[in-house]
Amino acid sequence: IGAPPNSDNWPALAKDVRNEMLSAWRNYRERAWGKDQIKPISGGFESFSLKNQHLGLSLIEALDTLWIMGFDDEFRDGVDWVKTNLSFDVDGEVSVFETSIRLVGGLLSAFHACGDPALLAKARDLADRLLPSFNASPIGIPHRYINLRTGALRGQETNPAEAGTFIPEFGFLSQATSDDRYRAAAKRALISMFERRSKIGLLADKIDCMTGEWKSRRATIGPPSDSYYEYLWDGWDLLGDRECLAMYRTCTAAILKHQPIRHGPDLWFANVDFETGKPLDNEQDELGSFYGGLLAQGGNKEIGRAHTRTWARVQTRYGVLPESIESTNLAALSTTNDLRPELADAAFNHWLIDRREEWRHLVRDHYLEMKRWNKARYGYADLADVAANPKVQSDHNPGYWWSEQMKYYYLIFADTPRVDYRRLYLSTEGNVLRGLRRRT
Ligand SMILES: O=C1NC[C@H](CO)[C@@H](O)[C@@H]1O
Ligand SMILES: [Ca+2]
Repeated sequence: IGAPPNSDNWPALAKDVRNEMLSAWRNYRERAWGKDQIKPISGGFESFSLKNQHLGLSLIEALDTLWIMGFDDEFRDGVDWVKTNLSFDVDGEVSVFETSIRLVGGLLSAFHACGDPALLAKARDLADRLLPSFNASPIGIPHRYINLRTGALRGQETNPAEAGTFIPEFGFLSQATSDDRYRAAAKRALISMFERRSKIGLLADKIDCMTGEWKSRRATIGPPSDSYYEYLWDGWDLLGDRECLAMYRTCTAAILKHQPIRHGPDLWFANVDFETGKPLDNEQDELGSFYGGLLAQGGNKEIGRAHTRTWARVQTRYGVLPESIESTNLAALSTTNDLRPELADAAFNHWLIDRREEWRHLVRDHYLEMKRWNKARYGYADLADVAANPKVQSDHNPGYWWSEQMKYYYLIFADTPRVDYRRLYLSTEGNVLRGLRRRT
């Protein structure tokens, strides 16, 4: 029915995305129900952070996407699993950062969708198990790992992303529970790192969470610093926190002063020494391709668009982006692809701002190339080699796929009444924490 999906027939593309989500969900329901991740080639499953224990990662990551797509029975089925089977009282160590953006965020976006208080209670129970990592530091910077039952900590040497990517989820939780401890802890960590910026206003990418001593000299907009900057902006966007806005503006001014580098038409942000500003290498990580969308959100639209268009040229060259490239000649430094959403994330953010068709074309290509290369028997798979012909898959499906690109694809193609596009707030994991239109 209708034109083939590779036209500008946006409703047909939206329907196509929705069908792909449903068939992937049915495979997960049949073969990996309640498990962290399905293995899309073999049909098996695997745990994420815990050793052979599961916290329903992909199920929780999928919930708000299912709701937005109108899969109400599947959404309710997933929520019932959470209410019946999910306990965080597990003697196992998890990443504080990953657990917050994926599981706290996933439970809160599902709560935002349906208002079921059991989901808020679950999110709060989990956040209460993460909070001790913030309070154990005299400067409020969390360790990287915590045991969900004993509170045992590990990973004193952390980084801006893992220590600074909490304030939207924790701020939403504080507002919903009227308990300000969560927001305050997330904010304190942001400030503790901001206060240690260099004389030229840059942050390095490793820090001791107890002493506040920098353990690296490398400043980057990519991992492991990327979502620190994203969440300074988001603290303003979602919570109206003016200090977060001021910190975002100060950090962004320093980045725009010291890191832009051009190769022909391409605009990059070089990794530089955080005190001298001297470029360190020509490496660009795919995860950094979110940054053009953030710049546009923060008001630097033109330079943001230039950076996203640069990454669009890399996508055109490879079809599916490699994990890292050389900025001078776009050669792949790592030829794997972990089903990454960042370029679709940036394009969707640009589209929400300026509604230019170029972003819909970029996202359509991102989607159709994923269908062509990453689709496997039981779902969507990472790639072991994007440069091979045909590209080689690997038997992994990451949890963020359910929360991120499938949602961005659907939202940019469909004009769903379930979302107020002008008020939409998406976390770094794609969790919608504002802008869902609950049906009366
Ligand atoms: O912020 C993040 N970083 C890595 C993942 C996607 O590549 C995902 O967990 C999230 O988008
Ligand atoms: Ca992200």
